[in-house]
Amino acid sequence: MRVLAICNPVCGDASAVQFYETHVAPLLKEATVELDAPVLTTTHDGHAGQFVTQYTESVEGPFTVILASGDGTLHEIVQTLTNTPPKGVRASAPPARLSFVLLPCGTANALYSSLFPPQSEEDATSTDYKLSSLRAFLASGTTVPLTLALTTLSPPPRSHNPPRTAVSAVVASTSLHASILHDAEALRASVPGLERFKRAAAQNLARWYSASVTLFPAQATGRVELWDPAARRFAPHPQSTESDPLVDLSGPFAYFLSTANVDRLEPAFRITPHARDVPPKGPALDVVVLRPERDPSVEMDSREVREAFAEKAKAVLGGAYEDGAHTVLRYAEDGCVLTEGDGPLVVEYFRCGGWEWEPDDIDDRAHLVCADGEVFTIDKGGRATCAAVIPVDDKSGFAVFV
Ligand SMILES: Nc1ncnc2c1ncn2[C@@H]1O[C@H](COP(=O)(O)OP(=O)(O)OP(=O)(O)O)[C@@H](O)[C@H]1O
Repeated sequence: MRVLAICNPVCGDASAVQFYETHVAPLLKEATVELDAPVLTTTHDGHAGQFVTQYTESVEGPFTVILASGDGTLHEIVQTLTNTPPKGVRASAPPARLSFVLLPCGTANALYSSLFPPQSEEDATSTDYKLSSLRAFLASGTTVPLTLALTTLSPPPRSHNPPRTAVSAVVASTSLHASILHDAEALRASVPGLERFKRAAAQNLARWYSASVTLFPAQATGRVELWDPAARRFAPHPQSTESDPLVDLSGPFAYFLSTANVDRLEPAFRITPHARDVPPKGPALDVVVLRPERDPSVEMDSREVREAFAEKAKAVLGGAYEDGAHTVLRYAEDGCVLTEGDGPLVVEYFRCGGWEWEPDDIDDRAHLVCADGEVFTIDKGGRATCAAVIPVDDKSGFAVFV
């Protein structure tokens, strides 16, 4: 098996290179694993994607990338490989699987902490914990294939712009999450760690996003499903029938986020908790939605109403830090949020094969789409269509050592 190694020196607390040299290189040496090229320390955004793509243009067959970074660098590699027209060896060779050894050196490490749920905060920072994927590579060689969420950003019908594809291995979102990522990037240099996301969240909590959504059925079930907290299972959505499985959702939206492969966006923030408890069969996305007009106390749209709902949304989404407690919440008749009863669910938690998001022309922020932290903008008059896909066999696509 051919092996490459990449360190992102600026991600997380900027310790990836030191972590690799101190803890990873000695284990590779001991196991007599030889790299196919000198370890790459990236010098700029885009470097990891270029490096891996160029490698596949000169060498054929499956290979492994030992990646000391966060989710964004993995996204960059997958995004670049998916969107670069094949040339060199890659143009004529059969597809080859790329398997990642993950070393969690980023800020949030959503994929790593979902595949290796830490037992405690202390556990998550221990060297032993951070070497779990490497140990799997050196010992068992077991991998899990990655589901990808492919989001096509289509321009309006008569535009000359070509469609673009955003590739996610973790999250594809619009609304609050996309706005937070958009604003957090600007704060990266001045506000360290996860604090920049909290700061960006505070700036955006009171926004609503005008769009219409269609959810598509998952391949395995043929339906769009909705989480039923009382029965603790996904059940077909009442609108999703065998003959007409699509589900339409009208806005405004406060939160719209889908995940693949993960049940959390940070070690303790389990936003789609049942992705792990009740794993999907086949390609599927877990989608969490907050629509303010489901709140019985929201009778009109005004600044005060949005600010009051923002407080509620903050508390509700905070449930993700309590082991996914947000998924059971219901409205009382007066709009109070309860942990029991039979009122409307506050959070709509769907499992589906994909979604289409068509933003209202006049709402600029509703045009933002986030794919694993990278923010894209839908052209005016365009739409975003996201579909879950998994590798057809173990000789193609992407995987992670677990
Ligand atoms: N040398 C570099 N200089 C500047 N940016 C880089 C460099 N190397 C990689 N990048 C970019 O850094 C970004 C952030 O990296 P990454 O997401 O891996 O870390 P993070 O944001 O700290 O962690 P996480 O995604 O887990 O929150 C990526 O978009 C990547 O393209």
